[in-house]
Amino acid sequence: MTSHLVTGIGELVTHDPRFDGPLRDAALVAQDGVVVWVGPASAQPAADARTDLGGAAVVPGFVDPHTHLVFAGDRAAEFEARMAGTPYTGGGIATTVAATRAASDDDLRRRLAALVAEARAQGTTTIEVKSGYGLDVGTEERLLRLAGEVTTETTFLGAHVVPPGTDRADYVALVTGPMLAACAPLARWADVFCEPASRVAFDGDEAREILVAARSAGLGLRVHGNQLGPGPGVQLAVELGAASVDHCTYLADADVDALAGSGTVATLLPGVEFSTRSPYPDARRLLDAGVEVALATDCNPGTCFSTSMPLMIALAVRELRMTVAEALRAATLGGAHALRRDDVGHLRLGARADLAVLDAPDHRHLAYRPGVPIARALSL
Ligand SMILES: N=CN[C@@H](CCC(=O)O)C(=O)O
Ligand SMILES: [Zn+2]
Repeated sequence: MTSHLVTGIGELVTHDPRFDGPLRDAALVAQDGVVVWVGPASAQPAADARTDLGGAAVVPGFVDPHTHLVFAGDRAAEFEARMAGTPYTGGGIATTVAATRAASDDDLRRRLAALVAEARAQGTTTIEVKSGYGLDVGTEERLLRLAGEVTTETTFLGAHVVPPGTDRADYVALVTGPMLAACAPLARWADVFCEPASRVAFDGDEAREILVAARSAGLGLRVHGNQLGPGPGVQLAVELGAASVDHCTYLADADVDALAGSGTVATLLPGVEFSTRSPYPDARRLLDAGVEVALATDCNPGTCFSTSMPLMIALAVRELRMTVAEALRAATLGGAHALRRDDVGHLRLGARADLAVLDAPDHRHLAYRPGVPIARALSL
């Protein structure tokens, strides 16, 4: 049993209802990686080891509940064309699928490790990773094995798009049959890109069939919904008890009503709208209706090639009109709830001692200093 005292914390955000907001001049003690004491530095107990942060702010390590980190290839040319006016349709996913199928395990592992390290260097301590750039049984299985080397939050996204040249019904049968059977043991979650407006993704009936099959195989559910236009994704996610529906850019009043009071988190991905120059989701409408909101990077080579949760916080404040406190909560506790985790996203007693240390006097600097690398992860 090793105890570790972290002291010299100028501001400490815990999300602990015992405290009335952030603590000033605080300390924290972890025992074997779990928070066992939090309070004023003036009352700090002795411990086996000690780290003095010299007045830095500390917030819970960021929880990024939506990434597509296992891939090969590069779509900078597609990005450049989009900035010149070509809209995003999802068609570029096939480019990444071809590069990913051709890549070796070692190449994919090296790229994945570099992206995870990049995320940690910006304060992320829990990360979800999806498959979805294989779209055949062997490659989807391979991507989930690799994802499982870096996180327990692995998501089977065989239903990302229908591969070009494949019959839709045949592909849904493959995803719900042999692909699900091979991938379910390697995944905690299943996800579907439900977007009838995109000819390459799945409509409501197809998405329902895939999600029901995945649930029967023991997987928790997540949905990419309402990204490119209105659609059935949000209603389906709520009806099937999905942990999260992600994007939520085009919502009807009935979608917001369905989310409010449901167990489904609305995960917003403002880096996608930034990088695709698209309209942002209406976060205020969701928050004001009482919907639980999370923020994620959606890091992927097509719509947002960023691992930076601080950037998502800055965009949420500047573009989605969330308060800094709302954005920080969505990037920590919201993400934890989107992954149905109660051990991360906060620093209450019993939490994992996963911290984001900020080279700043307080958490507002996450939004106040966009693009400046002030956050880093510290796991005790
Ligand atoms: N929308 C679907 N999937 C990704 C994009 C994947 C890609 O374009 O490569 C997303 O979440 O934005
Ligand atoms: Zn995504």
